[in-house]
Amino acid sequence: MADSAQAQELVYLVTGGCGFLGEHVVRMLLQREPRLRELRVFDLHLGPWLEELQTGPVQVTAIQGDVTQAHEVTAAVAGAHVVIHTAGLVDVFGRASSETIHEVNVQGTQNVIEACVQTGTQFLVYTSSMEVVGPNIKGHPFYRGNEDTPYEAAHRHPYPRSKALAEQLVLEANGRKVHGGLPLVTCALRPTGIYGEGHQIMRDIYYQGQRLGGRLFRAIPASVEHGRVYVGNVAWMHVLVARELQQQAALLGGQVYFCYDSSPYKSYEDFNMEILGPCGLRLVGARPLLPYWLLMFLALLNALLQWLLRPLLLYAPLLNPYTLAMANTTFTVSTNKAQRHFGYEPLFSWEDSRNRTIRWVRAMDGSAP
Ligand SMILES: NC(=O)c1ccc[n+]([C@@H]2O[C@H](COP(=O)([O-])OP(=O)(O)OC[C@H]3O[C@@H](n4cnc5c(N)ncnc54)[C@H](O)[C@@H]3O)[C@@H](O)[C@H]2O)c1
Ligand SMILES: CC(C)CCC[C@@H](C)[C@H]1CC[C@H]2[C@@H]3[C@H](O)C=C4C[C@@H](O)CC[C@]4(C)[C@H]3CC[C@]12C
Repeated sequence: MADSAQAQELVYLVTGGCGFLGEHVVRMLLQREPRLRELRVFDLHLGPWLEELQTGPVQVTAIQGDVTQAHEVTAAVAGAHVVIHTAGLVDVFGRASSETIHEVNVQGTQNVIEACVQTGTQFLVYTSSMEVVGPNIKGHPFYRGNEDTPYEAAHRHPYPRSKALAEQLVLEANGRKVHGGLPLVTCALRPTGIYGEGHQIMRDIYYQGQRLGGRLFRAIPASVEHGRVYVGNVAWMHVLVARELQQQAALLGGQVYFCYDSSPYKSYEDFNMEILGPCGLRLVGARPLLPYWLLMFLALLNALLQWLLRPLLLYAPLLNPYTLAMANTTFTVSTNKAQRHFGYEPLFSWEDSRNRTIRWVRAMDGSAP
């Protein structure tokens, strides 16, 4: 807790503050950062829920803007003490071109860094991703690894490539002199697959199960572990690391941290069933119903259809060769680096995280499109 002399003096900027994770970061900052005076929420698309935040003691400033536009970013950053950069184009389904993904995720991040340098903002937290590490194109398993586990990070897909490049830019910027002469202090957080209230893919899978008469069909062997982390804990980690970056710049600056909590190690589908089971869905099959080669064939067919149909419409199903490889390759983390470096403990237990997500899914019951 801040003492009264420090009370309400800080200005924070959250880019992508209206996204799935960004909204949780914004709400968490308002609840858990007592030194906040102004919170700037920067996003391409502003959410109507921002209105309800205007009544509290912190000034919430909504800024509609584009991270690819350097002048818009600089204007938003000017005068901020801390930037939490969560904005990004999260696309593994082929909705956007690789050029657009690069522009938003890499050039956008470069713009944020340059804005900090030009305006004298000293602290920058970047939302990276597990995908900066893997799964790699060779499908090597990463079994309960940590930030120091050796792994061949090799990417072909534009999204992980862009996240890896952007993370590198952020880490290399640590120590650069910002306007006024002080050093820039940066770090990167790497969430695994985030779940929780507002998770679009969980919503899509729930609706798909409803359309299939309350059933989902197992596609991935139960033995393939996929890392998951609750959005509230990821948001809390952002708030905490941003605070501690200001206190322990030498230790935290230039570091990467996986995001973790006590969510169980399971396959992607079995984990989803922890949430969707109590919401009335059933996962059919103890083993995958289709052989892997057939799934890969369907994934390739989807990719071909996407390419053929592109001039007419956007065909972007969940299954494609990349998402199949993601779901079918073990990638889990086991680390306590964030606890050792900045005292992170998950704010939400697994039971809490699960119940909150279940409550959210149940609340959309009957609203399937
Ligand atoms: N969802 C996950 O499982 C996951 C896992 C690891 C890392 N991440 C990272 O977390 C961050 C947030 O992801 P999310 O799942 O909340 O995605 P999201 O799509 O819900 O949120 C991203 C936000 O960024 C905004 N945005 C996109 N392009 C922009 C631009 N040009 N200018 C300004 N704002 C822009 C979007 O409008 C959106 O509100 C991303 O950087 C993503 O790479 C997500
Ligand atoms: C093969 C099908 C039956 C199932 C398809 C599931 C697929 C859509 C899921 C599986 C794994 C998911 C990714 C994973 O949780 C981690 C991330 C990292 C993050 O930076 C962005 C989101 C992403 C890529 C998830 C997207 C959806 C995936 C591929």
